[in-house]
Amino acid sequence: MPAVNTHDVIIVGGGSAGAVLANRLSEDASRKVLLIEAGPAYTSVDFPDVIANANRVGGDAAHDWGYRTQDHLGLGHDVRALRGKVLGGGSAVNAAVAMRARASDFARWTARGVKGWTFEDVLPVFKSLENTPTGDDDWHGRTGPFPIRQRTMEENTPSMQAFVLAAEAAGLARVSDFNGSEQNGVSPYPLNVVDGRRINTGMAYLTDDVRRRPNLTVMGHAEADSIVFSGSRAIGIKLIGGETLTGGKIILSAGTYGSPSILMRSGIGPSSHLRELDIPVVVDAPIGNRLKEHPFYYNVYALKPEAISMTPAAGAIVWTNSSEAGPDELDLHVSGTHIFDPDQSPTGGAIVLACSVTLPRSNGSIRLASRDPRAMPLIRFNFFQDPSDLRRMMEAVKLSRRIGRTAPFSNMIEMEMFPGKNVDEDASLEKAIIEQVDGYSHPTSSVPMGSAEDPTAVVDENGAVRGAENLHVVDASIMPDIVSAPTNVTTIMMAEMISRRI
Ligand SMILES: Cc1cc2nc3c(=O)[nH]c(=O)nc-3n(C[C@H](O)[C@H](O)[C@H](O)COP(=O)(O)OP(=O)(O)OC[C@H]3O[C@@H](n4cnc5c(N)ncnc54)[C@H](O)[C@@H]3O)c2cc1C
Repeated sequence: MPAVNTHDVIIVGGGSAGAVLANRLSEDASRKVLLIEAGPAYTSVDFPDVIANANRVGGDAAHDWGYRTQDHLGLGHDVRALRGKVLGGGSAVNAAVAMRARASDFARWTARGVKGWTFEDVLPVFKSLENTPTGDDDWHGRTGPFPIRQRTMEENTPSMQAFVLAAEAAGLARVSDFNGSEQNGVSPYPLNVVDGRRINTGMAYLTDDVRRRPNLTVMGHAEADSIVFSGSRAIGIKLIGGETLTGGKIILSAGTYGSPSILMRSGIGPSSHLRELDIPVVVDAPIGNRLKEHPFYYNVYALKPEAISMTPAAGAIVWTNSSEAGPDELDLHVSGTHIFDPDQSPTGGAIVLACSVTLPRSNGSIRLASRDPRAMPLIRFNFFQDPSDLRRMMEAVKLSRRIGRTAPFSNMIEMEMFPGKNVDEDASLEKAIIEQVDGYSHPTSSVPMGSAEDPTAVVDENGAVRGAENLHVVDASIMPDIVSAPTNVTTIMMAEMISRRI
């Protein structure tokens, strides 16, 4: 007997992408949509302070998956792999920095043979998803669901203002709007923060009105184990616990770690790896081979007692190019935040200038540790595997320290805490960076999009899994390559774009 479809579409994961899809796909009242989310599915007014308060970044143990990487072999230590476990996903626990990927990022996707994702294609979607009162009409939308607000200098702490001024004194241009025509320089952040509240996609896209739609069901605390197939046709989702939900179309939006894990548990992945775990192969697919993450190094300063104010936490950023960047690429960030435990500072206040290489060449990987859906996957970022990434990180940290020594910032600083004044030679700085490098929490490209001719691609330009039917992946995992911006707004844009195409 053919399976009875209780839903036309099942979306797995209610994060940055999944919440957008649940809204857009249920706009058609004749389409029955089910969204399942492993974490709690709070209504917009019920999000607890740890999730809604923009100054609390990274969530807590109850709203995170607790993942770490297996990078000790290359780095001498593992790296945290944070990801939200709550409606809104990463957008519910992130720093709320709302910067779009640049035209050159999409040009790199196009150069890989990906069609339909040029900057001309995506700019109207970036505009339509946002509502922002400032900036130029050529670049901005006024009426979209996602609020983006340009932080002003006056709203920032005195030390953050001094960071911006010192960066200018050190030779960087002052950017008025990172989501406008020019990005190379320094500016306070644009943020999806309104009145101190981080507006995650669960709040912005799954409003009470949307959740009242009779054709939309949002299920919290529902964790997918695997996809149910009839041959290579996806027909349902098996939940941990055994219940099976049937659907006409299955969309995975479980994020860069979740979506490849569900696919591999379901028999879609590198066949040799699946066989090692006795998982019957449905589609031999190159999943998990092109994982990317931005390496992140914290140049930390203790603030003078008269300048210890630490809220708002985020801040301002330098976005610029290294000496190895390609034409029109901006591959370095120095991100100013107060995301640091004040008790760890001798003065009770600190500012972090976090340095990143945002177009890393090193390739990470993700594999299953076991068939058990509760087991943490084996994640490797392989930071600095490509020597260019370490060379460029050295440039970023040297730039950050140069800003640190420049007035008016230098006047607000009691001391440099990390790497500290004893770390001066290149060799000791390299060692400190390798020992302390962390992730920026922007993982992408574990289920990459690409053309039919690309043997390393898994999904097509609309997120459809090649070799399977009725199965899509729509989240940061399908980016053909990591982008040089923080990844949230670009992920939301991709979900908006694909919701119009499927
Ligand atoms: C601490 C932190 C800070 C960050 N800061 C910024 C920032 O300031 N600016 C920025 O642009 N980006 C930032 N990012 C990155 C950004 O938030 C992510 O790129 C984005 O949220 C990814 O969206 P996604 O839809 O791919 O996945 P997610 O938003 O992670 O969504 C995946 C969802 O699927 C659920 N899920 C996973 N597995 C299952 C399963 N088996 N069954 C059911 N549900 C499942 C998860 O619980 C989650 O809700 C940050 C991320 C983190 C974690």
